[in-house]
Amino acid sequence: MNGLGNQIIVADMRGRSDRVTPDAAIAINARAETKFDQIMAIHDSRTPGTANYVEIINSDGSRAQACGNGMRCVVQFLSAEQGRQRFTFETVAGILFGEEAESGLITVDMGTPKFAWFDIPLAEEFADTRQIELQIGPIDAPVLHSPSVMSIGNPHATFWVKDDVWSYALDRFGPMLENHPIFPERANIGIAQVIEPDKIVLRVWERGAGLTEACGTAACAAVVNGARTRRTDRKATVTLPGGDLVVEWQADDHVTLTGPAELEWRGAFDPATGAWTRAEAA
Ligand SMILES: N[C@@H](CCC[C@H](N)C(=O)O)C(=O)O
Repeated sequence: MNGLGNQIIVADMRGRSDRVTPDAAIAINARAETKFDQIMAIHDSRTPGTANYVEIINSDGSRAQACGNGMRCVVQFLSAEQGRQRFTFETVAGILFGEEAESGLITVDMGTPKFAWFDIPLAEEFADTRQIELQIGPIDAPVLHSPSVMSIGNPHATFWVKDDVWSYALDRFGPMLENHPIFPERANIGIAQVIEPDKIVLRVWERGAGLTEACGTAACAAVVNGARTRRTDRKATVTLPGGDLVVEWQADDHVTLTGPAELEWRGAFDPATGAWTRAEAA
C-alpha cells in the first residue's frame, strides 16, 4: 500500500505467533520491486477493547514505535475487509484510534506529544525542547540549527528554515542528524518551512528508512512544534513530496492526522526470510 507515497507493506500476521524478522525486512527492501519504508504487521489483539496489535518495522529492520501513514494503511486494509470504519489498535507506544470517512480519507488519533528530554529521548538534559543546541555546517554560519524536538511515540527533530526545503541536501545531512549522539535512539529529521500559520512545507529523513515521500508522524511533529513555538496554528496542512496531510493538535492534547491510503498490489512473504510471491494487481 502507500500512505501519500510512503511505501507501506501491510502484513497480515493474525492467527500466528511468529514475527517479521529484521532479516526478512532487510531482504524485502533489497529488491527494487518490494522496496518499502515500513512494514505494518497486524497481529491478534493482546488487550481487550483493541482490534489488533500492530508492530512497525523500518526498512533497515529496526522497530519503530509509531507510523502515521502506515496506520492509515492498516485502517484502510481492515475497513475494506470488514466493512467497519472505526478501529482501536495497540502499538508498543500505546493505544491509537483510526477512522475512515465517507470521502475515503482516513484520520488517525496519534495520541499525545511528549516534550521532556528523557521522554524523546535526548542524551542530555534540556529544560526547553522547543529549541535545542544542535547544528550542522560551519559554526558561525550553520546550514541547519536549533531544532524543536519531541516524541509522538517516536523521536522527531524539526529544523525550521526560511528557504525552499529542496535547497537543503537532506540526503547528506539526514544520516548525520539521525545518528547524532544527542539522540540515543536515533531520530526522524524534518526540514520545515512555514508558509502561513496553517501551511507548512516539509521534507523528512526518516530514522531507519531514509528520505521518504511522506512521514505522518513528522507532519504531526511539525505542527505541534510549530504551534508551541508560535510559528503555526494548532491545525495546519503539511505539504510533503507525496502530497498533503492535515494535522490537528486538539484541545484535549491528542494529535490527529488525516490523509489518504491506497492499495497497490497483494502478495505473500515468509516473515522469517522475506521470500516473496506476488499474487495479484490491485
Ligand atoms: N513513516 C512514518 C514513520 C515511521 C517510523 C520512523 N521511521 C521511526 O523509526 O520512528 C510515519 O508515517 O509516521
